[in-house]
Amino acid sequence: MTFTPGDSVGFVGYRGMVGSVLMNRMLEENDFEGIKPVFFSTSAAGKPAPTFNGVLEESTLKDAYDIEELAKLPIIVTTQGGDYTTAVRKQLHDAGWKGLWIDAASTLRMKDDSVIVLDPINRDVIDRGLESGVQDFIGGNCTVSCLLMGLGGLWKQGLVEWGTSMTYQAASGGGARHMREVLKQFGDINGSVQTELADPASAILEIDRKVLEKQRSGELDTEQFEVPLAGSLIPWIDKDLGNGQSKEEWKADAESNKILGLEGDDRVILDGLCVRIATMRSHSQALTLKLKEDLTVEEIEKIIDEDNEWSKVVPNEREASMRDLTPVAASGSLTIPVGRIRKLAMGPEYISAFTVGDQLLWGAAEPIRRMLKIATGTL
Ligand SMILES: NC(=O)C1=CN([C@@H]2O[C@H](COP(=O)(O)OP(=O)(O)OC[C@H]3O[C@@H](n4cnc5c(N)ncnc54)[C@H](OP(=O)(O)O)[C@@H]3O)[C@@H](O)[C@H]2O)C=CC1
Ligand SMILES: N[C@@H](CC(=O)OP(=O)(O)O)C(=O)O
Repeated sequence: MTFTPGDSVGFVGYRGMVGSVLMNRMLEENDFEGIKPVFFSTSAAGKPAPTFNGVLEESTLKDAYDIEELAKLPIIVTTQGGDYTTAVRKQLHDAGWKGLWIDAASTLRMKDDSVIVLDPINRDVIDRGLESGVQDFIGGNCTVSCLLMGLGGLWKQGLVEWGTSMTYQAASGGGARHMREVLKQFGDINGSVQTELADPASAILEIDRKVLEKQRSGELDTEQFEVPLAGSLIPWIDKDLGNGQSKEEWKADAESNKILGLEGDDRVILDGLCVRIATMRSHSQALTLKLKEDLTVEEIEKIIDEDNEWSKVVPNEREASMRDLTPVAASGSLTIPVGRIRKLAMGPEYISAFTVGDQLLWGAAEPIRRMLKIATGTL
C-alpha cells in the first residue's frame, strides 16, 4: 500500500494538545497540499470535521474505531494517545493493513520493528526503516527528543560517556485538560487571597498561610494531576516501574539509544529524575554529562551549535540565561536553546548544561509532521 500524491491521509487526535500543534504547523508549512486529509474522532464521529477557516473542504468526522475506514488509508497519523494505539493498531494489523502508522504515543516506541522518528538526528534510520518495510514510525518522548535536538551533536560524535538529566516538565506534557486544570488551580488560589493581595500592608505570612490552606483543602480541582500542581511540583511522571524509577525516567536511556541506533558497548547511559512543574509549555532539563575527552567549553559550544539548524547556544551569562533560556522564551519556537555550559568541579570531563525545548513542537508534533512529509516524498 503506497502513497501517491493526492491520496488520503487519516488524522486521529487532531484536537488534542499535540494534534492542535501539529495542525497549526501543517497549516503554516502548507503541508495539506498534495494530501487529502480524513479526520477521525473517538468522541464526535458524524460531526463536522475542521476546515481551518476554509483551508480544507467541508467533511464529517469519521469514527476512529472504524477499522474498515482506517484500513483504506495508506497513511494514518495519530496523536490520540496510547490507549487508542493499543485498541486499534493490532486490529489493523489483523485486518491485513499494510500502510504507514505515524504515532505520537509511546506504546509502540520500543518494539523491535518500529522506528523512533527524529529526522535531524536519525534520518538514516528512518530511511532504512522505510526501505525495509517498517510500518510503525513513532515520535519519541518529549524530553528525549528535545535533549537530542539540543545536545545531540555530542552524542553523534561519540563524546558522551554518560549523562544525567533532571527535568522540569510543563503541565501541557499531560495534555489539554492538564493545562486547564493548573490554570484553574492558580485562579482558585489567587482568589483565596485577593483581599490581602489588594492591600500592600497585609501580612505576607497570612497570605502564605491562606495559600497553603487552599492547596491542602482538597477543594482545588485535581482530577488530572491528582494533587495540586499550582504553587507546587510533582516529582514523579508516568508509571511506577517498581524499581524506584518512573517510566518517564526509564525512557531517557531506552529511547535515546534507540533513536541513535546505539547498541552494546556503544550505548550511552542516561538516567535522572523527572519532575512536573507548573509551567504551561516547554520542558527544561538540567544536565550533567561526563565526556570522554577534556574539550574546551568553546569546542563543546561549537559542536552543539553546528549539529543542526535548531540548536542554539546561549552564552553562560546571567542576562542571556534569564532572557533566552526559559520556557517563556522557548515556547512556540522550534529553536532549542542550550546554555549554562561550564566545566564542573568534579573534573575536566564533567560539564553542566541546561536546555529548554517546546515539547509540543520538537518534543511531539514536529517529528511527526516531518515524518509525514518523508512518507509522502516531500522531505
Ligand atoms: N503533550 C505532550 O507534551 C506530548 C504528548 N505526547 C503523546 O501524544 C499523545 C496525545 O497527547 P496530548 O495531545 O497531550 O493529549 P490530549 O489529552 O490533549 O488529547 C488527546 C485526545 O483527547 C481527546 N479530548 C478529550 N477532551 C479534550 C479536550 N478538552 N480538549 C482536547 N482534546 C480532548 C481528543 O480526542 P477526540 O477528539 O477523539 O475526543 C484528543 O485528541 C499521547 O500519547 C501523549 O503521550 C507525546 C509527546 C509530548
Ligand atoms: N510524559 C510526557 C509527555 C508524553 O506524553 O510523553 P510520552 O509520549 O513519552 O508518553 C509528559 O508528561 O511531560
